[in-house]
Amino acid sequence: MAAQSTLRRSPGDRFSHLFDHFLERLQARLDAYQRRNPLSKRTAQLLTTLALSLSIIASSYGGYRLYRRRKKEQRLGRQLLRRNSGLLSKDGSRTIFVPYKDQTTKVTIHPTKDTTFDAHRRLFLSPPKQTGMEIGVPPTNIKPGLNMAFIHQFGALMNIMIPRWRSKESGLLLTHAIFLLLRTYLSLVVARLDGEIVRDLVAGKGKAFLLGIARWLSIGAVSSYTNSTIKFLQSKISIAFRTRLTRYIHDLYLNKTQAYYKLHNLDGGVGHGADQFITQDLTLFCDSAASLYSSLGKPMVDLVTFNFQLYHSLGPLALSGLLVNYFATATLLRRLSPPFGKMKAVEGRKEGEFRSMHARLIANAEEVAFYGGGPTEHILLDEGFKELRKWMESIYRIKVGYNMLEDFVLKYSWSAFGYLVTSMPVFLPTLGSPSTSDQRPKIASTSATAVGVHQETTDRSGGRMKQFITNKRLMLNLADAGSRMMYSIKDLSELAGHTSRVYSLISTLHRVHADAYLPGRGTYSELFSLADVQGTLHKGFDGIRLENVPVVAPSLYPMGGEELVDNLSFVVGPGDHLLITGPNGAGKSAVSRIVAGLWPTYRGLTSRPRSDGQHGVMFLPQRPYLSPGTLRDQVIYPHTEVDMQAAGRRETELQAILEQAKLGCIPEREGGWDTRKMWKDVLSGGEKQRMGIARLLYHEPRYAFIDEGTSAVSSDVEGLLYETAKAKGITLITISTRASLKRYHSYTLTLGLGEDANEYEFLRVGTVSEKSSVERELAELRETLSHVEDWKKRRQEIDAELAKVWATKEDESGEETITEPLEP
Ligand SMILES: Nc1ncnc2c1ncn2[C@@H]1O[C@H](COP(=O)(O)OP(=O)(O)OP(=O)(O)O)[C@@H](O)[C@H]1O
Repeated sequence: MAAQSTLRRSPGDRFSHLFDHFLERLQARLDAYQRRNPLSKRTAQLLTTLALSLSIIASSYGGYRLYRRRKKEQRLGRQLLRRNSGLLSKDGSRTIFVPYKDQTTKVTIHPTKDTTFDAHRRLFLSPPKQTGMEIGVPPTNIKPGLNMAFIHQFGALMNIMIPRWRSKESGLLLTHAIFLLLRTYLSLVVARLDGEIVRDLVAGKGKAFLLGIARWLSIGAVSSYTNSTIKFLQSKISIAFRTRLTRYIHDLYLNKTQAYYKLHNLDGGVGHGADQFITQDLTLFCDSAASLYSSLGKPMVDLVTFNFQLYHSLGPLALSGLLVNYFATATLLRRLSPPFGKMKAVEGRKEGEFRSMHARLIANAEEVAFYGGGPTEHILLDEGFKELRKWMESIYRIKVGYNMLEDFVLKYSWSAFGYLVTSMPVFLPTLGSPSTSDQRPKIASTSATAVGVHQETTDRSGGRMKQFITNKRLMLNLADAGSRMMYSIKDLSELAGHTSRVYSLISTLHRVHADAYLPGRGTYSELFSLADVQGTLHKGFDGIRLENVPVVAPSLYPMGGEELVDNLSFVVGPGDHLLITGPNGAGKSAVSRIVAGLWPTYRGLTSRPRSDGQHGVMFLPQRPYLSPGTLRDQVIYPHTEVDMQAAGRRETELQAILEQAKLGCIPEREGGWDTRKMWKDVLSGGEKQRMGIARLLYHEPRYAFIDEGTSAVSSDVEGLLYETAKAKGITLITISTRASLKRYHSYTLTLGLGEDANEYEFLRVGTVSEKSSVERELAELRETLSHVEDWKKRRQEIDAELAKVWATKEDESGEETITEPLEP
């Protein structure tokens, strides 16, 4: 006993001891209480019944409340879903309801904080030197592959996918890892059991054999559950990663910096389509990141475990052989492996280009149909697909050779090697493991009688059989794990390709978000490129003011833009309605783009109100935009119903606004405010423009830019719309080539003047200078018209000259045709 008491307790023993100790103390206390205050059996029964009843009532009430809350939520969800709306919390998070089966499910979306973007910017815009990537994006100088750049890029994305150790994703990864370990353990058990079953079969032990089969089946059930759970968890991880990344990208793409416009029109870092990046590339990246976790993690665990097991049964020599084999094969395959990462990245780009061609056709289907442009579009699409097909075929050709080598090395040469290694204890027992060599003397010393000798021989061959089968299965598992590791090299390269695409998108978005355009080391920025923005956009001015701002049509970074108007200056205060006019392409709409902040203020100062919409400035673009959603959404755009309710606006107001915009019949015609249609196709050209005016009347901004906003509206209605908008106190800045609109404005800004068409004139309507400018224009026109008679005369002369040179005759069909010129 004394010897026992000196033994160290294991942690498990200590816990059970502690548990017993506390249980004993509790029991003693209860006994003491019972002795002091003896309860009658009846009272005890009563108390128990009371406690039970109370717990039943409490849980029923709790359940009832939960049920009611769920019902209420379902009702609200259905209502909000129908109205294309959601709930807005004080912390900026939005709760939306999405259809799920026959019901709705609640989703709360928390916006990414600005501090998170600030913290991540370094990762995406200033990669460490060791990666070889240049400061600035996208990392075009590095080929996607297994290199330092890949490690950095993947790490940066992991920061978004697993933001905290205690996040849901960490839990999923941990659970997945536990199941992977369980699967490895089960493989070991199966390997041993396999050996035992064959041994019992060979030895003719029927009972043991049947017992082995029963154990085999029960382990099979657990293994099947484990395998399907692993697959399920892998998909869950992939979706969880995708959700995090998609929300992050959406928060960068669709925020106040208008990255969705600048990405394609100014930056161009990701070509012309972010859609392909956000949809397909992101999905492929998440799928391969999640599958790599299991396809790399599991074989790694397997390799360590099985190698350890084999070391015990086969000895150090065999294990060294195995390791040398892995190393040699990995080096060979790595050397001969084609650049899968780069190939995947190019494939993604080509897929994106082909997809955007189709998207363009869908967006412009009506225009193409009117022109009868189907055959031309057909050729273009076929050409786009041909490029993609060629690339895919070249990838498949490259892959064939590599797959042959990979298959032979990993499947056949490895199994042959495995057979050799597992046969070692049989043919070379002296080189076997200590466990196998230990058995031999024992066996030899016990061989006394003939029966005994026979028994020993059977035992020995049974033992060998079991050992061989177990080792063989271990070897097969090992070969499987090893080959999966090797296949993972290819998966890893492909993951590098997807990683590079997603990283490029996010880093370009960060560049747009932070306006981080710097000239490269030792280079100067081009004139009027994004790295040459020296002007200021000032928000918070009651009016629109441009001071010496050159109007520049930008080019994609790092190229410089083209100057359209030299240093433009004008001021528009409250009530100073301005008409911007001039020839096509003079830069009229460009002025509104500069004020909206879409195009940079390269020099000088642009001042405008702080906010968009009410109390601020609103822009009605040249091409009317109709959003997907209800009829209500069309009038209140860019507000949603949540914003409308928050602003205290009512549907009756909307009806009055539509009346003012001469669209009063629309709600009745289209079936009410909650009707959802493809409004782009349902409304006529003029109706779309009137819808724009209705939006203006709904938002009642202080200033409004209307870019050719009434060109398809009849002039009497146009006048009415202008007067209504002005009566609401909206200061209008109209962009139009129609001089008739001058009567609704107090100032005109004429662009495209001068020899180089880069001069302008800003005049007050009705002043002497404005009149003289109109008269000047008239004089110019009269001057031009005075030449008409001369031009007519000249034309007659040319016709007469031509008649002398060309002879004409009537052909058989009676049509006039030109034959050959007459000899002089
Ligand atoms: N996104 C863009 N990126 C680069 N250049 C552009 C872009 N949009 C327009 N431009 C160029 O800027 C110039 C001025 O365009 P803008 O739309 O301001 O002309 P406009 O005076 O409004 O013409 P219109 O009367 O035809 O509407 C044009 O030469 C055009 O090619």
